[in-house]
Amino acid sequence: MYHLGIDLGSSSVKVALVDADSGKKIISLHEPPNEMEIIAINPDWAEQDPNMWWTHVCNAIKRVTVEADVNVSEIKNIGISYQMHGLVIVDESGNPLRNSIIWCDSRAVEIGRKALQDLGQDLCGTHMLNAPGNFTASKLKWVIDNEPETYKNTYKFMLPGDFIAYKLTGKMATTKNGLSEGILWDYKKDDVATDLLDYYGIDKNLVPEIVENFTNQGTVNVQGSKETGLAEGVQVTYRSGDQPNNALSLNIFNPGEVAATGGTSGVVYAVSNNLKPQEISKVNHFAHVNYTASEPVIGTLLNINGAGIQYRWLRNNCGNDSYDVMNDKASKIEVGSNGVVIIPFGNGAERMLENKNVGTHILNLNLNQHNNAHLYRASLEGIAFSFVYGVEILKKDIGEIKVIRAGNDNLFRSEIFSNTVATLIDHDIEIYNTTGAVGAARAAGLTDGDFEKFGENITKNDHVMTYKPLQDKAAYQAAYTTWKNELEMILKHK
Ligand SMILES: Nc1ncnc2c1ncn2[C@@H]1O[C@H](COP(=O)(O)OP(=O)(O)O)[C@@H](O)[C@H]1O
Ligand SMILES: O=C(CO)[C@@H](O)[C@H](O)COP(=O)(O)O
Repeated sequence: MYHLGIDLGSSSVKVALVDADSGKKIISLHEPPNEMEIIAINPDWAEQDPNMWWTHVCNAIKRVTVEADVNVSEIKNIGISYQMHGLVIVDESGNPLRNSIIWCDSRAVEIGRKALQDLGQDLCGTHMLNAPGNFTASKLKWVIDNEPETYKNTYKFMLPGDFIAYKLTGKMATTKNGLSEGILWDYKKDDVATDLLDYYGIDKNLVPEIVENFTNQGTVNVQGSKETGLAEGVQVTYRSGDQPNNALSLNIFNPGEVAATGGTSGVVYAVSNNLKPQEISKVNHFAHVNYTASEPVIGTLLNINGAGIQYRWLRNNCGNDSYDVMNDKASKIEVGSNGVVIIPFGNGAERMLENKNVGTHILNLNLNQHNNAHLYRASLEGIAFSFVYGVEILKKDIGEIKVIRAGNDNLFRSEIFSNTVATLIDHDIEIYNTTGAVGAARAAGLTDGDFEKFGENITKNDHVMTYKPLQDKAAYQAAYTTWKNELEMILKHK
C-alpha cells in the first residue's frame, strides 16, 4: 500500500508517493513543468486561481500513478501541505468567487496595522499570539470593504489546502492549525478568534467545519475520483501549512528544534511551548502540527517573502541558465561578489521589516567588471544574509537553538547559500533527503499518533550531510556587514 502527499507551493504543485510501511519514496514530481505565475495587477497584490492549482494537482496525481505504475486501489491515505495564509472564498456550490489572495499579497497591511492599534498588543499577543498583520482574516476584511458583492455571496472561506481537500472530498473544512495561520485561532479560549472576527465584521458562519489532523477528514468522492483518477473512498488524513509540514518532514517537533527552507519564500521555523511571545509582528506564532490545547506546541516562524523568488527572477531574466549552472558560475566568484550587493525581497511587505515593502536592490554594479556570475553569487549571498538578519530577530523570541535541519531542496541545494548561513549564524545545518510532498505523504500514515517512531525513521534514514560553520569567517562577516549597512540605509528612507 502507498500514501500520497500533495504540496501546493507558490511556484508548483509537488506530488509524492511513499510506501505505507517503510515511508520510502516511490516517486515525486511537480506540475506544471515551468513555475506557476503569481498574478500582480497592482504592485502590492499577489493572486493565484484556485482552479489552476486544482488542475495541476489532478495532472500531477495522474502522472504519479502512471509513471510509478501503481494500481490506484493501493493508495490508502492522502496528506496535503500548502502555501500558508492565503484566502479562498467560495459560493455554496464550492466555486471560487475570486482569485485567491495569497500569502505574499500586501494589500491588507494597513487593515492589520489598524486592527493591532484598536485591539491592542495585549489582546492580540495573549489570545492570537500575533498581530493580525496581512494574514487571512485581514485579507477577508479587505474583501468586505472593497468587494461587498463578492463578500455577500461568500458561503465559506478556506485556506489553500482546505480548498484542495474540498475538491478531493466535497467536504468544506479547515483545521485549528489553518485558522491559526489566518490569526483566527484564540489559544486562550481554544476556539475561533471571535474578537478579531467581530472587530472585522466577519460572519462566524463563514468559518467551515473544523477537523482534527491525523484522522479521517473526508474521503475522495465521485467527482474527486473522476478528476484525479484516484479511487473513491481514499481518506484525507492530514493537512498542514507548508512550513509546519516542512518541520514535520524533518522530525522537528520539540522545543529548541528548528526547520529551515528556501523556496519562493525563506523560512526559519522554531518549535517552542511559549504562549507568551515577546515579538508579535516581526515573527509569527502558529499551532504546530502536534499542537493540542493541553500540550501546546507552537511554531515560531521567521519569514522572508522574497527569498528564492529573487534567484528565480535572475534565472528567468539573466540568460536562462539552469539553477545548477547558476550555482556553478557563482562558485567561481569570491565571497563578497567583488562588491556587488543584492538586497533580495521584492515580493511584497516583509514581516521582519515591520511590513515595509522595500523592493529588490542591486547595488555597486560595475559594467566593466561584473557579469551574471557576480549577480548569481550576490543573489545567493543576499538571500543568505537576509536569513542571518532574521535569525538575529528570531533568537530574541526563542532562546536556545538545539538543532537546525533543512531538506536538500530549493536554495539549500546551493553550497554557497548553505555555507553562508551556517557560517554566519555559527550553527550546524543538518541536511535531510526529504521534501514537503514526501513529508505530507508520510504524515498521511501517522494516524497512530506515534510521533517518536515517525521521527526516528526520518533521522535514521534521511540524513544526508551537515553544513558546518566555516573556520575562516572574516570574508563572510565583512560581506554581511556591508549588506546590512546597505539595508539599513534603505530602511531609513522607507
Ligand atoms: N538547484 C538549486 N539551487 C539553488 N536554488 C534552487 C535550486 N533549485 C531551486 N532553487 C530555488 O528554489 C525555489 C523553488 O523552491 P520550492 O521549494 O520549489 O518553491 P515553492 O515551495 O515556493 O513552490 C526556486 O525559485 C529557486 O530560487
Ligand atoms: O507565508 C509563508 C510562511 O509564513 C510562506 O512560507 C508560504 O507558506 C509560502 O511558501 P512557499 O510557496 O515559499 O513554499
